[in-house]
Amino acid sequence: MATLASPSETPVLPKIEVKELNRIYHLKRTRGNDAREFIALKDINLEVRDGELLALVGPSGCGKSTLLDILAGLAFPSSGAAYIDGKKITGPALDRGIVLQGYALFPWRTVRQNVEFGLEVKKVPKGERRDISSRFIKLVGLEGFEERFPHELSGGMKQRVAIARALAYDPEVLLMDEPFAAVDAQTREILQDELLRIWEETKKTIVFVTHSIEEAVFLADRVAVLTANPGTLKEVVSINLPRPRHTGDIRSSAEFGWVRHKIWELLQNRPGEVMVRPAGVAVADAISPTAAL
Ligand SMILES: Nc1ncnc2c1ncn2[C@@H]1O[C@H](COP(=O)(O)OP(=O)(O)OP(=O)(O)O)[C@@H](O)[C@H]1O
Repeated sequence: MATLASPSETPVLPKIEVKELNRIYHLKRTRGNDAREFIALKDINLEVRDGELLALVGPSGCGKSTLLDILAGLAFPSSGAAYIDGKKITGPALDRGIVLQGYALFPWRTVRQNVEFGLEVKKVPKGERRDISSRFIKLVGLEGFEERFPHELSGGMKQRVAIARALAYDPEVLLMDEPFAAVDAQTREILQDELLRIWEETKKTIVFVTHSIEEAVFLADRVAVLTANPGTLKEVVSINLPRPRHTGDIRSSAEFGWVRHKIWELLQNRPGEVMVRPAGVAVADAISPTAAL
């Protein structure tokens, strides 16, 4: 198996490895159309390091959710494979926590009961469950809301519950599919800050799907850029912006604008174009502040 080189040149096994992965959907024959195949993912090779936050960006239909579902064990490749710690993924497991767009909370369970769900599945004793859920409810800033039901919470609060629920049973990997898409812009920035704070505290490996280039650049160590028809991995861009990022105003820095622009250019499908770094703040100004896919 391929390995990543650490700064000291010691080979390190990737936390997640995707090897020569293809996903083909067989479309049904319809009137006037023969049965066809649709290549959703083509020849994907990707490694995610232990403790890394990797973002997946790309246009609608490029296969981001399909890839995340395969990592979650909820979908399967047509050929090739995905591995966690060198072990082939063959189905869902508690080593992976999933946070989806739209919260997917159990409406009949309170905040605490939602957060404790995975712990119940793991048969963690009641007292310990309570300690753990209290810790994660506090971590996501929802102390005092333990006995509320999902319909009594705002969108941002529900998303925090979903994150606490995924973290509570201590998965090694967190898979997040556009988790902040359903909340307003201001709440989204607050949740991004929260996620970085939690990530720095818990050291989880995170794969984060987003339509927003800005979100990807703000959060990620590296951004995997996918293109559509068929879904291929175009480039993996390292984001060398300083951390912590959630304590300052990094989004308005020239460096941030430059990286965002680079990814935006990659998504404009201009192969082989040589990028020359524009000077200073003009880089950020040249890009739409709402640059998203
Ligand atoms: N069950 C299916 N049968 C046929 N085609 C499918 C099926 N599921 C997904 N696809 C196709 O596979 C491609 C990838 O879908 P996927 O949902 O992974 O894309 P995505 O990048 O997550 O899109 P979006 O950003 O819009 O959520 C799409 O073109 C979609 O139409």
